Amino acid sequence: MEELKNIKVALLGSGTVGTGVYKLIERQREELPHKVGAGLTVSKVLVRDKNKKREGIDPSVLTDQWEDIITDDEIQIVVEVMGGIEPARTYITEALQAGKNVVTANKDLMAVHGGELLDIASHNGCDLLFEASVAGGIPIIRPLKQCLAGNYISEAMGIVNGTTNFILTKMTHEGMEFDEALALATELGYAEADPTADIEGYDAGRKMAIMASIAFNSRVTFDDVYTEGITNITAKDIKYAEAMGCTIKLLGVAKNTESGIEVRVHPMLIPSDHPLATVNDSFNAVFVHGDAVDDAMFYGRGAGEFPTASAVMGDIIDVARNIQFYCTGRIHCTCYKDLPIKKITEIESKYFMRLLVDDKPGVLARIADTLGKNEVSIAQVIQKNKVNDMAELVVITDLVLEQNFADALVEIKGMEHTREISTVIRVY
Ligand SMILES: NC(=O)C1=CN([C@@H]2O[C@H](COP(=O)(O)OP(=O)(O)OC[C@H]3O[C@@H](n4cnc5c(N)ncnc54)[C@H](OP(=O)(O)O)[C@@H]3O)[C@@H](O)[C@H]2O)C=CC1
Ligand SMILES: N[C@@H](CC=O)C(=O)O
Repeated sequence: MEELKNIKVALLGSGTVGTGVYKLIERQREELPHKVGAGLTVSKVLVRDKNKKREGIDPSVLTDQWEDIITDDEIQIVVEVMGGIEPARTYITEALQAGKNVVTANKDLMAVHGGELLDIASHNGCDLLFEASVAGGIPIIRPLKQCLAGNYISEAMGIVNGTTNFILTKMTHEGMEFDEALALATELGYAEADPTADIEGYDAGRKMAIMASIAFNSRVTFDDVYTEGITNITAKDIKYAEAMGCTIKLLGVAKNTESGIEVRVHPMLIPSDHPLATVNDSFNAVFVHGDAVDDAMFYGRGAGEFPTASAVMGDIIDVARNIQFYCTGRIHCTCYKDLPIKKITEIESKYFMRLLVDDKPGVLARIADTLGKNEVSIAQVIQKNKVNDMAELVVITDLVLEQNFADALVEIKGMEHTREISTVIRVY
């Protein structure tokens, strides 16, 4: 009987995701020969600190030297789960140039250098797969690249960051403070090494750049994405949203329009009966519209040890199958168009604006006049509370050009009776 082949894998990183991948390979040990036609063994794990206690990981495979991996000809798959741009970019480049296949969960890197790395992979006949880089455990990259490849995709939008969705859920349903919810998300392994990336919308922006590039077959990098986070959202905004029958979510929106691609991430008030309003905790959801498939929705855990490891593991198994059939490097970069990308100021949105003004006759009229002069039409005004000697106003606009709203906002801010623009949130 022919001896079963054993494919050697190196992990770069054994934090939340790396540990999950290591454990899944162990858990699947008996199944893998049937699924892949070969066994998989993690023969090396690169870390910064070899002396750190790592539960479930065989200490003999740990190394803090990249050279141990890049010079090991038996390693055929390198799994990058360290995060950040450098040294991840250099290690992935060197691995591909050495003929090793790469799986990565690194959205920071793929959102900026994805095109260049995919070209290096193609040039060297290697696989470079990155399913876990968007929406954690949800299959979305493979569906876009493969299952939906027969479509002209016009829209991909949804909730693509687990940490912020967890925080907003806790603030909305349990009245938890922002900082407490963020600490819990970090403890659960959802947040990035620097959680600023989550709460300021950068992580979601990176995922939208990757997803838009694949959906629209045209390269979009992180710099092209307008991002706003959730740090300005207060318990009061959540209450106002509830009173309006809405929920606040951090949404990523990518559209392929006749005048160019729009890609943005910002908080949004969405009707509480909208399917995205019921996506809670670390769950993510992505809607895709294609000319043939019509609407499709993808839902699942967007972060965390095993959900993310599940996506990485799917890629590893795919690569291992390709190795078995001598067909690595068959999935190329699919950005063959060069579509223009619209600026945020060229996009139309509806707005919710909460502000504090002097409680004097004529103030509301002046604000309405300023909005009108800037072609911002008002859909609704709620004069809610008296706060000390001031009036708190909430204005909802119709669909307006972002530039016009921004101009009106500058004028309103400068008006003598405006005390504070408390919050500005877009409305679905
Ligand atoms: N956590 C999640 O839910 C998700 C994460 N991702 C992505 O997966 C990647 C990993 O995330 P996560 O596991 O949470 O991160 P962690 O911070 O938990 O783990 C990072 C690991 O990488 C190692 N590492 C970092 N820099 C170096 C370096 N220069 N040399 C050697 N080893 C290094 C660390 O070593 P040491 O242990 O010694 O410090 C650690 O083991 C990131 O790209 C992240 O964006 C993607 C989807 C979901
Ligand atoms: N920090 C990210 C992890 C997965 O990508 C998130 O919270 O979604």
